[in-house]
Amino acid sequence: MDAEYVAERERLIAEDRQWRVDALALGQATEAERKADEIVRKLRAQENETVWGPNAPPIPGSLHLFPGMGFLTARETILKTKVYSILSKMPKGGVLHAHLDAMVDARVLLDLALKYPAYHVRTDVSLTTETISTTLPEFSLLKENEWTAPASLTAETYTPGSWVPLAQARAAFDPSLGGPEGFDKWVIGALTINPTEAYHTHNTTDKIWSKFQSTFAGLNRYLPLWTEYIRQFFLSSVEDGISYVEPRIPFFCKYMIGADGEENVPHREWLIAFDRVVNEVKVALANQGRADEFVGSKIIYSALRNCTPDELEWYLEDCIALKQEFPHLICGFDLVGHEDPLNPLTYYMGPLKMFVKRQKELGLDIPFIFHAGETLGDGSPADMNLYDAILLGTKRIGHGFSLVKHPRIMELCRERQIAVEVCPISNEILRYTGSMPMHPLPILMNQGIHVALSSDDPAIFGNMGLSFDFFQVLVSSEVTGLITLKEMARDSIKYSCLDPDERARALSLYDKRWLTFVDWVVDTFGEGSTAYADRN
Ligand SMILES: O=c1[nH]cnc2c1ncn2[C@@H]1O[C@H](CO)[C@@H](O)[C@H]1O
Repeated sequence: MDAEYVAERERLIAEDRQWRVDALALGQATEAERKADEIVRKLRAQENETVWGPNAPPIPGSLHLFPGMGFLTARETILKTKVYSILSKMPKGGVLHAHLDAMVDARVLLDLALKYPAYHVRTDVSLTTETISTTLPEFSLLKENEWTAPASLTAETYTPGSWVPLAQARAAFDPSLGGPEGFDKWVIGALTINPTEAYHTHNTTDKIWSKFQSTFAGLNRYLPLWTEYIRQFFLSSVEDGISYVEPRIPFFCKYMIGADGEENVPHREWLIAFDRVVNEVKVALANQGRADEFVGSKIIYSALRNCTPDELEWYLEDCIALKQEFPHLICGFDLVGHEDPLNPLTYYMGPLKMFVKRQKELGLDIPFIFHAGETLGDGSPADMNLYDAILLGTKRIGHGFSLVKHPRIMELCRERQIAVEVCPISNEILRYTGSMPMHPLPILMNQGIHVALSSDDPAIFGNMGLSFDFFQVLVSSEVTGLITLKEMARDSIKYSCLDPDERARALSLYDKRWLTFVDWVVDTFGEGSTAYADRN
């Protein structure tokens, strides 16, 4: 290539890349950041050959290895990579797209439930080696006067449909079905999605959604457990370098079950408990000298897209009442559920418009933060939700998987600074994309649309924290580097619902942690480190 061509080529590349969300950050990167970025690029290039290349050791369950391949098959291998070990230490910012019902590891949730005698389980057929793989457990919290005598789900004498205390069901699980460990495997299998389901038996969005819906077993709808559940959610997030969480809480059920086994705990008491745990976690971390690692949590009130407009009116009023009592907690409103078959936003236009009007009258600010375009459709009602989300003034877009089909909406996202909550692993497991290299994320980034990377339902998908999602994004793009990931992490704070002063504090804490992280990468993996000597 002659010099003139090279110059012209570089100019074109620069022009194209100046649209990217990380363009400014790349221009301002420090020496240490450039070094760390370079180190990670080298490690990625090596591992893309040695771990994910054509001559890499085989991974059980997959004929084809490549960077960004199906997460459920790749998960154990990802955990062993250097790139993952780096990303697991990276400060992540906030999680802005997280369904509270799926935020605590299934194993941890089961262990929590086993502590309370109110938990019971039943099946509709006797469990045998033939029936176990097709039979789901059903859980319930019984009042003390309904608690049942010890029995076994696997005994010949078991009457299908009768409740067995959860801990007892585990202890008495038949050895031919694996005993207590077999019980755990069976229950956890019902609470998660496995590779066979995602990539073989349920390999379409509709089929995997039916399995996905069945994993929401309602195990956390018990206030004594719920408080521990939230604590776990915060603490496990902090362990992964996440400093803020903005979960969507489903308020579909009007009451949770209280310590007395009665289904009578109203929404305001959920929030009182939530507030208490946020503060307890802050204090606990401060006592360990880690106060800077957690700035707190706010809640996106969520209703389900299958309610009627009248029912939605009730939820919207409830949301307003909660906002008035807990202005620092309620920060947005959303409608959740499988977008393709459920009601589009247009179905709820009356109550949604009324909600905006009511807020004006009352001087409240509860932005819509809508799921929209989580679909493969092109012009389908779920795809068209993107237009309505924009017209209704959504603060961010949840998923926006089909956003890249809409040039004007992308332009509006740029103009109005509407960030997209992108959940790469969720999209792959729910079969919106075959693998990461096919995911539209780079299109959004290259077009200058701000992205908050999120995990969606990590307890079900196995992508706890954010390290796995960052990993899949990093290994499947040549342009993306550590500085790009920093930009996404900072955007998850910038586009959060934190108040301006809280946000400024969170960003400055983030920047401080980032500097430490970058130095650690350079010291641990750069020239002169033991890791470097081993590699070269
Ligand atoms: O990715 C998603 N898109 C839309 N709805 C979801 C997603 N993940 C979970 N839920 C919804 O949240 C409820 C639990 O709180 C589930 O019922 C599910 O429908």
